[in-house]
Amino acid sequence: MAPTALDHLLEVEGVTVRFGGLAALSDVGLTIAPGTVAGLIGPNGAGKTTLFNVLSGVVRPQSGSITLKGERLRDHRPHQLAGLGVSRTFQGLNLFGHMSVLDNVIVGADRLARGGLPEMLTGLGRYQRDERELTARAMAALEEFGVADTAHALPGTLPYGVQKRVALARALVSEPELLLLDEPASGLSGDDTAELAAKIRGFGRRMGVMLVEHHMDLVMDVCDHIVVLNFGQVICSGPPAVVQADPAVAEAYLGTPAQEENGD
Ligand SMILES: Nc1ncnc2c1ncn2[C@@H]1O[C@H](COP(=O)(O)OP(=O)(O)OP(=O)(O)O)[C@@H](O)[C@H]1O
Repeated sequence: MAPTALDHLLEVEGVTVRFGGLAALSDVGLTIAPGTVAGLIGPNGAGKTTLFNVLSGVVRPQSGSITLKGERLRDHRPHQLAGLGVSRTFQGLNLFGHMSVLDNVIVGADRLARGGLPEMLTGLGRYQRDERELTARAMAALEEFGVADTAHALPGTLPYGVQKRVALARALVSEPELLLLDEPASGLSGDDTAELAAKIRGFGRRMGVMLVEHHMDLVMDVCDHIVVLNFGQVICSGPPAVVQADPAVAEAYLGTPAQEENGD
């Protein structure tokens, strides 16, 4: 039976983004099924960040569609992502430096709060219950990443690998259905990367994950499906073994003889 939109958590179709005369994305399509990890790879400038920004509502495509849980997203904004069940991490971590680790993670859990503005302003009723619940959830998320002992520290005082775990805890505490990971392995040691791989495989079973990453061993290890971009176009899409065996992918990374001849 042909798959329907609801078989896909996310469906991207025909997305094109131009910056002036440059086509950063040309007619790009991909799907992510629930409970799978999709990798988005490609050489520098291939369009990965642009696609990530389109999904996050930061960049508007000139054409194409994005469908989440069977509903087409129109003009969505970054602050609406959490409400849509989508969470993301940033290359630059984006932790709030003046807030404790715990408060940083509580910010990520905000969409689970049920009380409204009156409760929040008066500090009464549901708000207090929400706050207790959110604190407990945030602590559980920090524990999942083995960094609960840093809850009251300021992020900037912690080693980079610990800050990365805090950023992941913040992204996961809202129990997203779709998690967008932007180069989560950058700057991590080999041991930290191996630990990250195990974590991604674990939470990739509970949600859909899109992984933008240059660390090829990690991508091949954790992804169920990989989409390869080059000059804004999808040049290969399939399971890791198919992508690894595709000469077009190797050429994209190494540079084709034709490009080398033209690029002198
Ligand atoms: N805001 C912008 N204005 C103009 N050009 C842009 C803009 N953002 C990206 N580009 C261009 O679009 C193309 C795709 O860039 P993008 O950052 O999406 O690639 P990438 O695959 O994420 O690269 P990297 O791996 O180096 O981060 C590049 O040629 C880039 O210079």
